[in-house]
Amino acid sequence: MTVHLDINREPLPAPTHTPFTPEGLEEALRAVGARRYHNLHPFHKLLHSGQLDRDQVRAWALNRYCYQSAIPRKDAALMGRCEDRELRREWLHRITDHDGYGEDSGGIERWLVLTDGLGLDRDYVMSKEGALPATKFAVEAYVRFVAEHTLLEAVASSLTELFAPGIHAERISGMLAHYDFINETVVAYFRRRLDQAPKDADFALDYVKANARTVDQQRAVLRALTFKTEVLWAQLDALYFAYVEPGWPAPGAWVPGVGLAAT
Ligand SMILES: O=C(O)c1cc(C(=O)O)c2c(n1)C(=O)C(=O)c1cc(C(=O)O)[nH]c1-2
Repeated sequence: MTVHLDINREPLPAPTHTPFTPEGLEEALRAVGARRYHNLHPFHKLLHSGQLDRDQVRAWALNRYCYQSAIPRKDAALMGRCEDRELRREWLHRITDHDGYGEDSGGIERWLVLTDGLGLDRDYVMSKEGALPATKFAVEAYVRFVAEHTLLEAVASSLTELFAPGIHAERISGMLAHYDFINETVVAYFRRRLDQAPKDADFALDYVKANARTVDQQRAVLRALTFKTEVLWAQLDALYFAYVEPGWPAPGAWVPGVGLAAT
């Protein structure tokens, strides 16, 4: 196996007695991504460099379905507690981006096109029956975090999206180049996110920079972003353990041969 865990473990910048300027806060938030985003995880390196087999890619896609399908619930939880009409107006489209609206079938449907392309049965994927325990726990922790923390922290927890376009671009080119079972139809989900994610992330970043003014608020938003990187990282640790090394899927979790579409 030719992947390494190459991580800078130096302490991250945090405000001490005086708050960061908005630009300083942005820098500190970006430093969290540079050190902790899941593009650094060995499972992603294997995925993007063509070192997984089709069953391992299936395991990734069916677990990631849990995350995708929870995003609109997470965004509805945020909106459900938001008194600020302007913020709700800005946030609303995140739900329809995933659930679809009118002619657009939405991101969850595009994710299911991906799992179709991998030969998985839709009902099985949507049942989440084969998802790993850690996937389910991590995803639900994100939904709960957004429902229970301050609105500012809830917005900040979405800021991993600042770093998503890089990983989506890497995934599109890497998967198309390396896997004969991946084609343009299957990667349509990621192509669409290349447009959607930067707009969402820019708005959330401006909101956080404008509203996290005190040391406590700034610490809280940095913690929220860190928490979110952990939600993402934990899912890949679980995938690696179950489907790469040592290769121990939990009881009830998907194993090769299960949940395939009838041909
Ligand atoms: O493929 C990825 O690595 C990745 C990461 C993230 C993220 O950083 O949370 C999101 C997505 N994809 C994504 O597709 C998506 O719709 C999304 C929404 C959110 C969010 O927190 O609101 N993150 C992400």
